[in-house]
Amino acid sequence: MTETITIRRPDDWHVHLRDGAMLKAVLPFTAAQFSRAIIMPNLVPPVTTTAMADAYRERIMAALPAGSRFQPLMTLYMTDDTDPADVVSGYESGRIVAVKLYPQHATTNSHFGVTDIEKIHPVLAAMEKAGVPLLIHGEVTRPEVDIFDREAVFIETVLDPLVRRFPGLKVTLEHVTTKEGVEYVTGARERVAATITPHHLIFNRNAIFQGGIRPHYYCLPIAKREEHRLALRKAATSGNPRFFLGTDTAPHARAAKEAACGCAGLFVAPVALACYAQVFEEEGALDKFEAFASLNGPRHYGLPVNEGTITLVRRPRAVAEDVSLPAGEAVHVFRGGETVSWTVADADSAAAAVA
Ligand SMILES: NC(=O)N[C@@H](CC(=O)O)C(=O)O
Ligand SMILES: [Zn+2]
Ligand SMILES: [Zn+2]
Repeated sequence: MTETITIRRPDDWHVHLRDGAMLKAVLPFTAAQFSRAIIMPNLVPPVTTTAMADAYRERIMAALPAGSRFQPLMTLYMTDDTDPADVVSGYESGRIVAVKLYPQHATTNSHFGVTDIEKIHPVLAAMEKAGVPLLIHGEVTRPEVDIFDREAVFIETVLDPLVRRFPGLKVTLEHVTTKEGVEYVTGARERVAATITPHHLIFNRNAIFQGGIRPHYYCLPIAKREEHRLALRKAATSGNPRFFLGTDTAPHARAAKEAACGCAGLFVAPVALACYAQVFEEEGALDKFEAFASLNGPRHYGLPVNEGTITLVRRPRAVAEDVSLPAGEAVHVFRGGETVSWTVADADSAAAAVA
């Protein structure tokens, strides 16, 4: 049995760090495991300009544990009014790495999202020309479309037309959750890729309703049927460079999830690498783990791979239920109260012990 896994240092290509006290509480977990992360811009108000991204980056740097070398990769939140000139200059000066498209009302803090793709055609054309990646939350929000079909319908009616209309645009289908998504990305033109979360590899939609309604399994896109989970596991562990690691760690205070109208999003950062490693081990694909975690993402984004390595050891550890926030609040940790098999042995920040 494999006892240690050593891979080139990984990155997380989809992270919600929030702001203020929450940022301070959750950032160490990401920084302990990942060299870089794409920081999602869905704050309230959202990060819509390069100047706002600069300010957010400063707040992240100030919240980092001492000695951490973690690098946040900033993004802009696309609105109907996004300025193509700001996007291109922000990208070319290295202050942002991508723009995120949230269809309006698709997910947490998406009320400022794009109302009609036609409206952003000029900015997409500018991004295509300048090489700026477009990151997409791929779900339609029309009320007549079933929540479990939102991704598949999005791919057919929005994503595929967009990918054809802008044939040079670099596109990441974020947190893919369906076999339709996997098939689409596998067969799409060059420069189309997808992130896969740990949680969508681990549970199917039954978990949301196991013996009662379970808010700590509610995220968007919502978990799908077992056949979709199996398709995701196959894609992630295939070695196909179009699929790579993006945890979609999305912390919410317990009170905001355990509510009559609970927020979507799971705080997976504390167990992210452990969960992925478990999946690759179960699939007999540990030899493909490094490509998924550390190589395929940089390749898609045209960035260098990280220097150095990270080692996971087989050392079962109990996962804490919660991470505390000031004022008595807490964030439930995905798999909190359970035992995970893999532990990061040599991370380079203060949070190493918890990761
Ligand atoms: N994944 C989620 O369920 N929630 C995310 C938003 C998102 O990535 O869609 C959040 O910001 O809380
Ligand atoms: Zn999303
Ligand atoms: Zn997300």
